Formats: sequence, C-alpha cells, structure tokens
Amino acid sequence: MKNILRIKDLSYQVEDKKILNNINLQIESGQYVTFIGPSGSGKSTLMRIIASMITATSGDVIFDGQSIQKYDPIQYRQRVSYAFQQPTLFGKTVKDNLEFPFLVRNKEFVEKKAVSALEMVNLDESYINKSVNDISGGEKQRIALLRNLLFKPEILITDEVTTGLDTENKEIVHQMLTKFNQDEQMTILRVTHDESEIKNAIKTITIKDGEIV
Ligand SMILES: Nc1ncnc2c1ncn2[C@@H]1O[C@H](COP(=O)(O)OP(=O)(O)OP(=O)(O)O)[C@@H](O)[C@H]1O
Repeated sequence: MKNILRIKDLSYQVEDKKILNNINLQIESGQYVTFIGPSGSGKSTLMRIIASMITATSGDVIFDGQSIQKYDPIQYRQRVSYAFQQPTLFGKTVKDNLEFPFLVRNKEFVEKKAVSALEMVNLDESYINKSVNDISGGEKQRIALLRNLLFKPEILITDEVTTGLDTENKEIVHQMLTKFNQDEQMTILRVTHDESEIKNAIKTITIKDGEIV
C-alpha cells in the first residue's frame, strides 16, 4: 500500500506553549486510524494541521507525494475532508446543505445523488426539503457528514463526530464510515474518546502531551 500521508518532524507552538512536539507518522492509503489520548493532548490540533486549516510551526505534512502547502486550498479540502464535532447546517433546508458540495465543484446539483446519500444514513427522501430547524442533533451530524462524503475525499478526518450522539446514531455513523473504508478504500483518521469505538478500532495512535506514545 502506498503512503498517502507522511508527517515529518511536525511541531506546533503558540507563543511559548508547545502543543505538538516533533510528530513523525506515516499513514497508508486505505487505513482506518483512530487517534486517542487525554483531553488537551493535541489531537484536534494535529487533525487541523493535516486538514490544512492551520499551519505547523515547523516540519511538514506530505500528502500524495507533495507538501500540503503546495496545494490549492480549495482543491486540497476536496481531497482531505474534515468533519467537525459540532456540525452546523447552513441555509434553510437540508437541500441547501447537500447542494453545497456540488456548488464548490461548479457542478449542477443532482437531487437523486443527494437523496441516495440521505438513504445511506437512514433518512428518507422527505428529508431533502426539511427545514434545518426541524431535525435532531443526530440527524444533523449524519447530514453534515454527507457534505464531506457526497464526493468522496481520499482522506476523511472525523474529529469526535459521535460525541453526544445516542447509540443508534453512533451505529449509523459507524456503519457508514466502515462501508466507505472497506468498499471504497477511503483513508479515515478518527479522533474519539468513545470506549466502544476504541475497543473496536483497527489501529490506534495515542497522543500525549503533544507527542506520539
Ligand atoms: N491557538 C491556540 N492557542 C493557544 N492554545 C491552543 C491553541 N490551539 C490549541 N491550544 C491548546 O493546545 C492543547 C491541545 O488542544 P487540542 O484541541 O488539540 O487537544 P485535544 O487532544 O484535541 O483535546 P480534546 O480531546 O479535549 O478535544 C490544549 O491545551 C489547547 O488549549
């Protein structure tokens, strides 16, 4: 398997506070990697650097053979997609949200594709015209994830996306991510504190005090 991601001597510092310290890591294409570690250890910071939302103080992230700084940010985000813990839906309806991935790619909206994506997370076609105010937290997270997944990224980063969800919603999210990983060989980097997710993880990496242990 090829290395899709290589993290080299990466550090991140804010003023005199070291948040990440000399991280070295290689991720192979198609891996499902779970990042664990105490609160405040630097997991989200590392994910945000990989997603190119913030820039490392030193060191580099190599994606598909090239430093991430060399990519056009909009294109990079289509290939390496970051899903937040607290999803925000924008606009008025679910459709506004599912249209967005088409818009940023200058593509015409295909409602059929959006509807079948909804079905993948157990939401029937009536959801497409629902107001964003009329859906539950768990449904919100499932729809937010579809924005990341309507056009498949090569790497999906999920940063505590199941925190606060009930067992049923957790299971739906889990099944969808497993399917993308197994059927589409999508590389997934997951941050979680969830005991059962950690127990069932294929590969875990522990971050403590800004370092891999
Ligand atoms: N821009 C910043 N300025 C100052 N401190 C920061 C900044 N970004 C992160 N930190 C600090 O860096 C540390 C690591 O934060 P980070 O969110 O990466 O941890 P985490 O492992 O994801 O935690 P959690 O599991 O609670 O989400 C924390 O102490 C945080 O307060």
